[in-house]
Amino acid sequence: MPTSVTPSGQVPSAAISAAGLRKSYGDKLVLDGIDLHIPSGSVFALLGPNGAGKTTVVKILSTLIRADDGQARVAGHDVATSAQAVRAAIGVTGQFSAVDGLITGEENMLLMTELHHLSKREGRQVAAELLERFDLRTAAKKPAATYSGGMRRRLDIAMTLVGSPRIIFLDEPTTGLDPRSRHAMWGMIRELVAGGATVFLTTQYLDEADELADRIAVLSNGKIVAEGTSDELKRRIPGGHVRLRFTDPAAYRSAAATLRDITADEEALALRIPSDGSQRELRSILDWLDAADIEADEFTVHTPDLDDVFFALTSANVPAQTEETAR
Ligand SMILES: Nc1ncnc2c1ncn2[C@@H]1O[C@H](COP(=O)(O)OP(=O)(O)OP(=O)(O)O)[C@@H](O)[C@H]1O
Repeated sequence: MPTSVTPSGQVPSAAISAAGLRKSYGDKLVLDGIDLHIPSGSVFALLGPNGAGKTTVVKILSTLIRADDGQARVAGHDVATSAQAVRAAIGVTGQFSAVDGLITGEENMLLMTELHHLSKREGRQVAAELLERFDLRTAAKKPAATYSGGMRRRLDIAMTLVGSPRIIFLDEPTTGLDPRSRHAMWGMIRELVAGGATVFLTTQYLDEADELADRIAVLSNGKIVAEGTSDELKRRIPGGHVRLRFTDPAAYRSAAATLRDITADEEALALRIPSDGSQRELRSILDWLDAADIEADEFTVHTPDLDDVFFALTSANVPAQTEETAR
C-alpha cells in the first residue's frame, strides 16, 4: 500500500532521506549516487543481490560509517553532523548480531536496558514485556547460545526495541531462517509498523519485499535502478504469457506450426504466447485455440512477478537507467 499521502491528505514527513550518497572501498565504487525518500510509518525495502551495497547503505544511514559524498537525514538529523541524535532515534539489527551467546536472553535484554540508562525496575519491566512479545519468555533463562536461529533473531530485534526507536533498520532479518520463522518475523515487522515505526529493510528475498514493503528500491551496480510499489515494478517489465504444454509431440508440433508470435520450448513440449493475463486476452486466446483445434494438456497464465523484475533489472546486460525513467 503506497503511503505517499496520509488519510488527512497531508504528505508525511520523511523519516529517512538521502541525496547523492557515494561510497568507495579503495578502487571499488560501491555506491554511486543514491537518493532516498522514505515517509514516516512506512516499510521500505532495499533489494539487491549479494554485494550490491545494501549493508553499506544501512551503515551510512545508521552512522556506523561515513559516505564519501552526498547527504542523508534520518529522523530529521544529518547523519554526518548529528550522529548522536540519529543514533538516539534509531534501532539497527544487522547481519552481525548484538546477542551475546554466553549469557541468557534475559541478561542480554537487561544489558541493553542498562545501556539505555533505564532504572533497574523499569529495565526488568521492559525486558519482560519484550521477551513476552517476541515469544521468548520460556527461553529467557537459557544461554542465548542454545537458541535456534529464529529465536536469536527475535532476541536481537527485541534488544533493538529497548529504546523504543521510531526508525528501525533490519538488515536481512530473515536470511537463514526456516519458512515458519520467516513468517513469524514478517508478523513481527508488521506489528512494528502498526505501532507507527518506520522500517528500512534490506533483503535478497523478493517475496519478503512483496509481502512487507510499501515501496521497494532495487540496488544494482551501486545505483538504484528502479523504485516503486511492488505492482509498479511488476508493470514495468514485460514477461506476462500463457504457457501451453503438450504431452503428445505431434500435437505440440502441429500447434507450433499453427500459432504465430510464440516462443517454443521443444524440450518441454511447451509454447509461450505473450499475454497481459487479462480476461479479454485469455478469452481470445482460448477462442483462437478452439478455432485451430488445438488442445493443450496444460494451460497456465504467468504474470510477471518480482523475480522477473529483479532478474530484468539486475542483469549485467541491462543498461543503467536514467534518473527520469528510474523514478
Ligand atoms: N570494509 C570494507 N572494505 C572493503 N570492501 C568492502 C567493505 N565493506 C563492504 N565491502 C564491499 O562492498 C560491496 C558491498 O558490500 P555490502 O555488504 O554493502 O553488500 P550487500 O548488498 O549488503 O551484500 P550481502 O547481501 O552479501 O550482504 C561488496 O563488494 C563488499 O565486498
